[in-house]
Amino acid sequence: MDYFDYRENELWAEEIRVSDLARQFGTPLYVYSARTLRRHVNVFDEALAGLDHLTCFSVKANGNIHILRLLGSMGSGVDIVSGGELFRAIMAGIPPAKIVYSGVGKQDHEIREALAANILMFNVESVAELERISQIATEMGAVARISLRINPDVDPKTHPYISTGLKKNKFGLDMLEATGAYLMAKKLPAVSPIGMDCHIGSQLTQIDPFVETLEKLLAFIDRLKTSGIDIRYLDLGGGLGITYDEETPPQPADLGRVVAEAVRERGLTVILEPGRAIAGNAGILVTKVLYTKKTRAKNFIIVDAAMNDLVRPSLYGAYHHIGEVAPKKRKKLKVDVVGPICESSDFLAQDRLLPEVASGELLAIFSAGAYGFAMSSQYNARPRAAEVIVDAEQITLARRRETYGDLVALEG
Ligand SMILES: Cc1ncc(COP(=O)(O)O)c(C=O)c1O
Ligand SMILES: N[C@@H](CCCC[NH3+])C(=O)O
Repeated sequence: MDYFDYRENELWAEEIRVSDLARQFGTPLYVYSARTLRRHVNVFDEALAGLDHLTCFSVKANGNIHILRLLGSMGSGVDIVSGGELFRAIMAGIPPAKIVYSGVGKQDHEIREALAANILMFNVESVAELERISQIATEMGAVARISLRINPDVDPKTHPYISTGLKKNKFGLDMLEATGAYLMAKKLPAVSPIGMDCHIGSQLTQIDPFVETLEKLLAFIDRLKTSGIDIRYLDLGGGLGITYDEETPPQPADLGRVVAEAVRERGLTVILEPGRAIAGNAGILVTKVLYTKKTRAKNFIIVDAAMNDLVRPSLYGAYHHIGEVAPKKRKKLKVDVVGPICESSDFLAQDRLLPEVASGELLAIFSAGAYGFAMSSQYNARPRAAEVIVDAEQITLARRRETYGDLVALEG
């Protein structure tokens, strides 16, 4: 559910015409809907109502500080994976007591920064990392609250590049290793093992992998209790999918129902780390048609957005719905929508049935609010797009368009 819709034969972002935004800010342009973001946060809160819970938005999905501020103002915490994301979160006013820190390669300075900020906890991904955190916390006279990230070896049934909970993946510890690590952590004076964490993958469209994971984790929590380890936080990570095309992913409420009883019985606080489910359908990428081109083999629509702006189609073969900003009745053609970058993988859609658009027209690429701008680059010396947030009739320029000067600013 989002607040981009067609009225008066035009695409609107809440109360603003998308064509007006393109005129004012140029293209390519990321447009986010504040009302959609708020709605998604509320859906998670409602799904976990009655349970002790914390929603920690995954900053990697969309780290714009205006967006983090909006989510923070609703009580959300964040899941971070780097010192840079910690910096963004703190800048956006997220309370450190609502920050959890995941990732397999935390560096010493990042661990120090997180301890100095006194974040809620580290999601520890290896024994070596546990030892490092313990050592740094000892040096700093601090106590690090930790969860161990469990790799439950569950197939999330998603794209292989974004599955994280299989034993061949680099993430987390298996339960045997984790048992030893919990016992070790219990003895370390500068470490307090209070949680269990997992994140099995992204864009999950079925509930079963969550259920299977939850069952494994709960049984593990119960076993640890007999060894004197009292787990108080259960972090189930992110991963709920969204509808890009025709997927019907489980809703936060489905997840809520699955966890409620077990969590209440054990007095656990549930943490979720959604990224895509909050931001994905809250953003579109607006692009202008530069040229149309017919070859003997294919029809191309060449637009001013490219794989440097939205890499998901090139990287994962991901589907993003594309629609006209001002639809007109006309013949449809099977086309590839491509950008100006000199790579054949620079496409936003392939073999897509779209109206025969003309140069100068605007297209909207939907479901681009998560892993869109966040994964953008300056490849081919293309300044990054601007980002705007629409909140009813109000427009905020959340990031100005980069300039040619920005391209070389760090090169002395
Ligand atoms: C540790 C962790 N938490 C949360 C997320 C957010 O995932 P999603 O955007 O699928 O909800 C990710 C990314 O997949 C992740 O790696
Ligand atoms: N970047 C991925 C999701 C990976 C999530 C990170 N663990 C995507 O666009 O779908």
